[in-house]
Amino acid sequence: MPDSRLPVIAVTVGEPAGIGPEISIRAAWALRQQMRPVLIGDAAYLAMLANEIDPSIRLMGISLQAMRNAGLPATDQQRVTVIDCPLNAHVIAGQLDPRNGRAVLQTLDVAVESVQQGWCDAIVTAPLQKSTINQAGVRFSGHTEYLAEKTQTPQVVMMLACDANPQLPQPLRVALATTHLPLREVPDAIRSDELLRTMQIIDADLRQKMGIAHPRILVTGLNPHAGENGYLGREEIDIIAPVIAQAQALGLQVSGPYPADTLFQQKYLAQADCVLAMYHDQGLTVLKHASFGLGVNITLGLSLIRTSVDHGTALDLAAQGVGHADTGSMQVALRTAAAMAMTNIKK
Ligand SMILES: NC(=O)C1=CN([C@@H]2O[C@H](COP(=O)(O)OP(=O)(O)OC[C@H]3O[C@@H](n4cnc5c(N)ncnc54)[C@H](O)[C@@H]3O)[C@@H](O)[C@H]2O)C=CC1
Ligand SMILES: NCC(=O)COP(=O)(O)O
Repeated sequence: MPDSRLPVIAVTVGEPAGIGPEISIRAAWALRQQMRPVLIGDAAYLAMLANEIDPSIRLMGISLQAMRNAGLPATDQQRVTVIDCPLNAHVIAGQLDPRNGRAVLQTLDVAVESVQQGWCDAIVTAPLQKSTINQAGVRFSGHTEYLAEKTQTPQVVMMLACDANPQLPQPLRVALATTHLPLREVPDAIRSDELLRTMQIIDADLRQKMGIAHPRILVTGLNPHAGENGYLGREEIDIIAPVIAQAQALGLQVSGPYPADTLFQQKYLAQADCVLAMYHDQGLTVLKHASFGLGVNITLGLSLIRTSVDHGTALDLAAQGVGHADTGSMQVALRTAAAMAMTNIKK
């Protein structure tokens, strides 16, 4: 018999000086009838912020210890639960403070624990400031890599997706072969084994988590004009094309490598479920141009469900006070996580 309960979504509120706490509160409050969002952050700070946003918003703080003792308390959907992860330093909106870096990381650890303990069904992360975590003394390149490490997953794939919109006649999904690393390290990071595994992860997750029966993946080249037959770089000939052939031999519907500058045309996208780009800005620039503020970042290949927004901490907006940040992407991230969680719950 299908389980009719609402999916429970752990929401890490991100960098406290950015827009993460505000968009988390707003989106959680707006969607609380469709799912149960559980915010993870400093309860006192979130209560103060919620009151500033809209005094009718009701939050219910609970300590991590209480969660560990008794799990999530029942609610009537008229309050949003907050698992308290206290910050170390007073927050000034728009001003980063590395003293809070480790507390932000703790929210991720608590989110993972929540799913692993069965308190929550999925994780949604609000944006954090990668540099602040590093300044706090922890090497950190992104949620994607951190969650892979925390869950002992050898390889994950970052994919951003958006629905059709006035600029885009159909949904667009862009996955990345490499994520957060300096551009000069990208070519060496494109290795045959990992690239093949990336294609397999995309194929498997689009089937299993997104219900696409036969995913079609278009792969970009790395170099201009996909290497121009080796005259503008050899990665296409030496690595990417042979891996595509391997993937095809395994039954995957993968093709390429295509020149990245012309691949994102409607006539090609209409025949694709996902574009696999070789590096961060090659793929995400296109997606964000088509849908900034409406997209969702999904980590593929993880044992748990994790989505996030398509934007960063927007310190410039946070510094102006509440009411300037758009919650569109946060709402998409929450809805996507809830839909993926429902698929799991019904299994
Ligand atoms: N999921 C995550 O944790 C992510 C974190 N970041 C982090 O964010 C930090 C700042 O990154 P930036 O490159 O400055 O990008 P950003 O996305 O924070 O800001 C870029 C521009 O978009 C605007 N913007 C961003 N979100 C908006 C929203 N919800 N509503 C209205 N306008 C919005 C900002 O005002 C700014 O003009 C970096 O440290 C980066 O690592 C960036 C992307 C994702
Ligand atoms: N540009 C995407 C981004 O920076 C988000 O990364 P992550 O923190 O979700 O790994």
